[in-house]
Amino acid sequence: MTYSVKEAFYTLQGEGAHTGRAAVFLRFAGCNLWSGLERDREKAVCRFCDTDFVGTNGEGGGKFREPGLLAAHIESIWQANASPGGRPYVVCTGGEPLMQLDEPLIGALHEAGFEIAIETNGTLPAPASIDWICVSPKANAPLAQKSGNELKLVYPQTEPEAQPECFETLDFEHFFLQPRDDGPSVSHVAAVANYCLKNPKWRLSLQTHKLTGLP
Ligand SMILES: C[S@@+](CC[C@H](N)C(=O)[O-])C[C@H]1O[C@@H](n2cnc3c(N)ncnc32)[C@H](O)[C@@H]1O
Ligand SMILES: Nc1nc2[nH]cc(C(=O)O)c2c(=O)[nH]1
Ligand code: SF4
Ligand SMILES: [Mg+2]
Repeated sequence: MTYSVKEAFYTLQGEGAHTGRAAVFLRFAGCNLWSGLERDREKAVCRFCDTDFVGTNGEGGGKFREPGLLAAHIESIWQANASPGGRPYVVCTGGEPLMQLDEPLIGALHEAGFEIAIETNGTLPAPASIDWICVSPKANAPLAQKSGNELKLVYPQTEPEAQPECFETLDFEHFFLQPRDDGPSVSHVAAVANYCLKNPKWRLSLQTHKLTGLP
């Protein structure tokens, strides 16, 4: 299949259990919970998204007709930035990466030596061959992927079915609450901190790339 990639760039993972780890971010175009167009945001299932995933015009973006071509592109970004030694790491995100990430591409990335992580909304099942699965459930979006390495819930979400208690018995190693970014005039950090202080099963995940200025 042809893969549509919004952007691909080298940075540090900003969120969750692997915060601070160098990675190539592979951002696929398109999502099943929002068109990505501002005029559709109000009627979308997921309305707080902080990401532009429309089109293939970002840095390192494009259309890739074969899995091997995309894997070679990701490998070239790693090699251009990282000195030899550490295990190459790719974080597949989007948009919703499970609309495109398939076994042939997972195989090609593994063949190139990458450890593969995914950031997904959990509405589509994730192939078990992915090395690190981060699920971020959304209200009004039925969860298909109920296990993985980390569950990272954006907080607050008002809907009863998107409260932390709804997810804490699922099969994940780590449970994170991430303050919802609503722009510079509001902060939900204190609300998340208070929840984690009361409920030690949950940990605070800050979007540290927004603090460091990394992409
Ligand atoms: C842009 S999404 C892409 C991957 C996938 N579609 C998902 O929702 O998990 C990447 C991560 O950013 C989180 N996120 C999106 N908008 C956010 C916001 N306004 N504040 C905090 N986290 C946000 C998502 O919940 C997810 O964990
Ligand atoms: N540095 C950095 N870390 C991230 N972790 C998850 C991200 C995402 O948009 O999926 C993201 C991102 O966009 N940048
Ligand atoms: S599911 Fe993920 S990519 Fe899609 S709109 Fe929501 S946060 Fe953005
Ligand atoms: Mg992001």
